[in-house]
Formats: sequence, structure tokens, C-alpha cells
Amino acid sequence: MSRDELWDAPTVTEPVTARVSVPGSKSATNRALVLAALSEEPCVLSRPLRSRDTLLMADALRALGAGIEDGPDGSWQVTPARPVRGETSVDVGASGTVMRFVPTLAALADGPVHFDGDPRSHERPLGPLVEALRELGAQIEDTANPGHFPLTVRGRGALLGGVVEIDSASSSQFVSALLLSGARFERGVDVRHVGGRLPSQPYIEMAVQMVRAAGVVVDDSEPERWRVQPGPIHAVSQTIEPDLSNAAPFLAAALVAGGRVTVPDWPRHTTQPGDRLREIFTLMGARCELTDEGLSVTGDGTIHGVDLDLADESELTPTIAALAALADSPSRLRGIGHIRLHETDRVAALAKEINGLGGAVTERPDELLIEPVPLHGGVFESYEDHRMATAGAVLGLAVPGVRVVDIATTGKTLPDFPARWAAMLAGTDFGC
Ligand SMILES: O=C(O)C1=C[C@@H](OP(=O)(O)O)[C@@H](O)[C@H](O)C1
Ligand SMILES: C=C(OP(=O)(O)O)C(=O)O
Repeated sequence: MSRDELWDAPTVTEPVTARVSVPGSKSATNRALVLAALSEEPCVLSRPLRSRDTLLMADALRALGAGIEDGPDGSWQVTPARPVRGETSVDVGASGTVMRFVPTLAALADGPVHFDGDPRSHERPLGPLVEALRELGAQIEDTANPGHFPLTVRGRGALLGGVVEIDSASSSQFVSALLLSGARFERGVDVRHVGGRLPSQPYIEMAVQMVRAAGVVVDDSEPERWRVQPGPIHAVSQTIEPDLSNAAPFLAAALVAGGRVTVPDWPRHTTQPGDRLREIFTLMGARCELTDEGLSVTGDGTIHGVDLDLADESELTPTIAALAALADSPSRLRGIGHIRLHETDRVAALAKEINGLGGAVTERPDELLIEPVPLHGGVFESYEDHRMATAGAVLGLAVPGVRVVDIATTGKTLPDFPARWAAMLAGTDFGC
């Protein structure tokens, strides 16, 4: 479908019963790729996510000298970038992880690396990371658009590293970026967050755990300070967990339509913030059971309003907001100011688009107040934001005539969303 075509979101009249396999975690795939590119030996990543954000990451790392080959079973076989190569350019698209993780790695390259991406990449925050990298010894040219893309990292084959303070309130990915590459800096990195509230902290924990699994010593005993010792990174062959944030709209269907949706291979222990869906959907009135089969969410078509702080799981906001608009009582979603800096200003976009369907959503700097009222059909703009598009799909289950703009934008993190959605509604499993 072209960007201008409208996708008629299917409405349901019967309960949904489906098993929905969800592809690998974007965040784990892109961290594993970066660590593999910086490591000492080759490794195999099984069930990686193949979507726009991870394909951009793979292309970026190939440009910097890594080998990433398709295995026969859908795996990626990665050989490290030795050396990390410069004299190249990288397209970051609109991917936060590529935008933050790769320029940090490129500071180790043996020549200049030019970065550019979608128009949104020129706006999303990067300045604090650029400043931190400069303090750690990197040379970065960003005169065209200071603190943003496009920019050039003038790698000199090594980076001193050491102690640095960074304001990571606009994105946790600045800290994750420094943790992922830090062991390869001559002095490692000792990074302290200074500034406003640090969002999305489970993703920093994901970086810590994956870096440690690669044999690197990380001290995180002090709040908001991480010390990474210099040393080799050892590649870890691994199977990537399903993307729990991408599971959100599918599981939400069980609340809207009633019925039961199961996502197989839900991890028992995970750093992914999407695991909090079990608690959130329970508060909203569903039954959530984690068994050997996976996570099953059972609903009866009633949805309760919630008062939630979503700072740690803010990327779940679009799905929760869509459910809240269909609930039997008002909701308040707090701690979400920084999602104004995601693929689009999600606070403003959710208020505008739900209100465009007749909703009663009030936007505050850091929160959304959602009064459930009867909704009607209409065009739901997605702003090149995959999670806005899937929020439109969730609303469309209950509201006839919702037409989502640019449903293909879901390909940022989830291939074949319309076919997966249709398969779920038909009660069949699309597979990964
Ligand atoms: O590090 C990561 O993999 C991510 C961190 C979060 O970013 P922010 O801290 O910018 O919210 C999250 O929203 C994003 O989808 C993935
Ligand atoms: C904020 C998101 O992505 P990014 O990694 O581009 O920041 C997201 O996937 O919701």
C-alpha cells in the first residue's frame, strides 16, 4: 500500500480466539547486532527481528565493516568489524536505536562516517550524546544542524573514553549507546545521568544485562551511574525474545472484542518493559495467564479506565490510550512527556486523532487525560509512527469506519502487520 492509501481497520462483532506469534524484539536485536559487531568472534543470532529498524542497523554495521549474512533458518550470522571501518555513510531512517547506538560505535572507526536519515531524525534528540562523545574524545561535525543529524563522526581508530555526565531525560538510548560500546573505549566509560527524570529505564537494564553476558564488567551499584570496564566483548550466540511491545495491540484485541489471544514464547524473565502488559491489562479488566504455552489474555469486551505512570513503558502508550478511549471509566496516563520526541509527538498525536473520531482526550505536557465517549469513524493519521498506526487498528475493532493513513509504517518494527491482524481476526496463526 502506498503512504496515501487508507487502510480500513477491520471491526469485530464476535469474540477473538487466536494464537499470534510475534517476531523478535527490536531492542534486543539491535543491541545484539552492535555487540556482535564489536566483539572478538563471530556469532549467530536466531529469530532476529527483520523490520525497517533492524535492517537499517544491519546495513549500518555492514558499512562499518561487520559481516551480517542470512542463515538458512532466518538467523543472522555476524562477523565482527575488525577494524571498525570509516570512509562511509549510514542511513539512520527514523530509528532511535540506530540514531544513538551507531554514531557512538563510529567514534571507534578508522575514518569519517557520515550520518543522515528521515526528516524526523533531524528533530529527534541527540545533542547530549554528541556532547558526551566529544568529552570522551570524539570529533563530531554537526554544524549543519547542531546536536542533530546530518552529522559526521570523524573516527580515529580509537577513543579515549573515561568519565562523563549526560542528561538522558529525553531518551534512555543515550546511556544504552555508551554502555554498548564503552568496553571498547581505552578507559572504558563511567557515565552518570544528570538532569530530569530518566525514562525507559528497563531498556538501560537490557543493555547492562546484554553487555555483561558478553563478558564485560559493568558496575551499576549506584543509582543513575554505570561504570563499564575496558576489555574485550565476547559475542553471544542467542535466540532473540519476541517483541513484547509489538504484542500489545494483538493482546489488546482480546479486551476490545472479548475472547482470548495467546502470544507464544513469552519469556518468564525479561528486561523488556512490555512485560508490564500483564499488570496493565489485568488492571483494565482482562485475565492474564503466563503458562508454558505463552501469555494468554482473556477479555469479555469490558475495559476499565486506569491511572498509570508509564515513564518506564512509554512506548506502550498508544495501545493503552486506544483501549482507554473504549473503556467504561476515565484514564490518566502520566510520565509520558518524552514520547513527544518519539517517531512523532505521540502525546499530541493521540489527543488529536482520538478526538478526530469524536473522543474527549486532553493533552498535558507530561500526560493524557482520556474520557471515554462514543466514537465515530474517520481518518486516523499515523504520522509515520508504527505505534500510532496500530493504535488506529485497536480503535477500529470497536469503531466502524476507522481508516488508518499509511499502515505500511508499521514495518518500522513489525513486518506484515495487516496480514497478521487479519490472521488474528480469522483465528489463524500467521507465524513469525
Ligand atoms: O533502547 C531501546 O531499545 C529503546 C528505548 C526507549 O527509547 P526512549 O528512552 O527514547 O523512550 C523506547 O521507547 C524505544 O522504543 C526502544
Ligand atoms: C520509540 C520507539 O522507537 P525508537 O527506537 O525509534 O526510539 C518505539 O519503537 O516506540
